[in-house]
Amino acid sequence: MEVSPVYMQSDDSEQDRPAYPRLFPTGETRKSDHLKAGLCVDFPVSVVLPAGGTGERTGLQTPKQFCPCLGRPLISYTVESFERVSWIQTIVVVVAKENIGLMMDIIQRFQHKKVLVVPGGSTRHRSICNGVAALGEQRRPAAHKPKVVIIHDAVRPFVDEDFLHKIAMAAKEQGAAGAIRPLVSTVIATTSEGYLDHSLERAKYRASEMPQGFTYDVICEAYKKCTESDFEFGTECLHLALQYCGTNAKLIDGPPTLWKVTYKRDLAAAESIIKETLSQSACLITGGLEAAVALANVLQKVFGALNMELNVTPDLMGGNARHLLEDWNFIKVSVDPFCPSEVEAIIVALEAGNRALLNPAVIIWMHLSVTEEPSTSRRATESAALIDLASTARPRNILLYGIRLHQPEDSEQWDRSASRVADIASALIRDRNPAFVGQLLQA
Ligand SMILES: Nc1ccn([C@@H]2O[C@H](COP(=O)(O)OP(=O)(O)OP(=O)(O)O)[C@@H](O)[C@H]2O)c(=O)n1
Ligand SMILES: O=P(O)(O)OC[C@@H](O)[C@@H](O)[C@@H](O)CO
Repeated sequence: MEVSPVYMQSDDSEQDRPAYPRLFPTGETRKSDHLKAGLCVDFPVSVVLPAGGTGERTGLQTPKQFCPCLGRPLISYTVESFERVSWIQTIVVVVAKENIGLMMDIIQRFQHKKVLVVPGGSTRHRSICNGVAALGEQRRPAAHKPKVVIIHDAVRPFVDEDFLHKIAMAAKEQGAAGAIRPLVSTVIATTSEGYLDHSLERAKYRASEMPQGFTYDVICEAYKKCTESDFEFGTECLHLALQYCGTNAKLIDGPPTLWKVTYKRDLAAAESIIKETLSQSACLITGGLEAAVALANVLQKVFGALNMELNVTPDLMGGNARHLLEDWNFIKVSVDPFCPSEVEAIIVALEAGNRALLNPAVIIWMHLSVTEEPSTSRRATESAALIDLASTARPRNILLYGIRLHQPEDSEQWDRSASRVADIASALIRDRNPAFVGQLLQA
């Protein structure tokens, strides 16, 4: 398994990675995730992410692993998922030679850690083989050969640490382990003339998915012994372990979220899941103002009905600053004159924590006028200030929107306009549409 890997070794230090929760494969963001006690693994584990394909079935020019989801290449989500698993030592990304520069740029831009970039091959097996070989050739003094290698398609972005742990432990015990899922369609065999020959009893079969795990020795031996035909036409690493090492993989039922992006529609599905995950909650800052607190109470009810959590806080100081680490969405309520510095302070705090590096943060400035309707000139001034702030925040992946509402005397009318504001705010958070950035919407 000779390969001359190209090493892009990103710094292993974790100190500048923001400690905020990661996307959960089930679309949930568990706030305590970054506080979650890590799963223990007492042997070295590394991962190989085959990403050397062209994604022909998407019909797109750009290989699907590099297609953007919310402005970030799909592969960056997969890398991030493994980066956050403390017991994963090295992430080997295997890309086509012509994409090595692009992959290095992605690593630099999103400050990915623990990553080696290795040239792929003409088939998936050849790419995986290159990745496995690179793990044995690591020249880094601190690195040593992994006991277990996890292989995971780079286009399966939703990775569950608990399941990875199961695969790694089973691979160590058994020599190989793989994720399986129930078949959705029945498998049939056709005659050479294109007619039905026979069908398989679906209940007896499963779909082989990723992640898979192997002891390093088993996967190395399998690739050393396999044939050119295996390299050219094979799609199953578990089969190689059985065929060439006599290793019967342990099969483990995987979560429904380990699906692979194959077609163009899958990219849209992946982006929708990511958006949904980022929009689970928001932090509303009242400044301690009575009218803002009253508005927050109404919004909390409406957000709850939309299955979104609204955390209300007077400010982002002291213990309240934790929201800067736990939320990607902020609503700043100001009463009467618009004070750009209040919103600017949130932008500065998000930047200081590098919070929008991987995922866009949303800030909604909610202007509640409790006295007379603002004059035309004041509206113009406020709109201009908002657009200015939004244009400086946008390059930092911070999306700033504005909503203006007037607090009417009549309580029923108040509830209606507050409910309208909540609908607008939740839509802005969920859609994260850059086109509305800097716009001052009227509730
Ligand atoms: N020569 C190859 C071919 C595929 N892969 C990777 O293997 C994974 C799963 O393969 P698949 O979904 O088939 O990707 P593509 O081969 O790119 O898709 P297509 O068959 O539609 O071209 C992908 O991450 C893909 O980049 C690889 O590393 N090297
Ligand atoms: O066949 P494709 O290249 O589309 O995708 C690879 C899949 O086959 C593979 O990930 C699982 O079936 C497990 O081997």
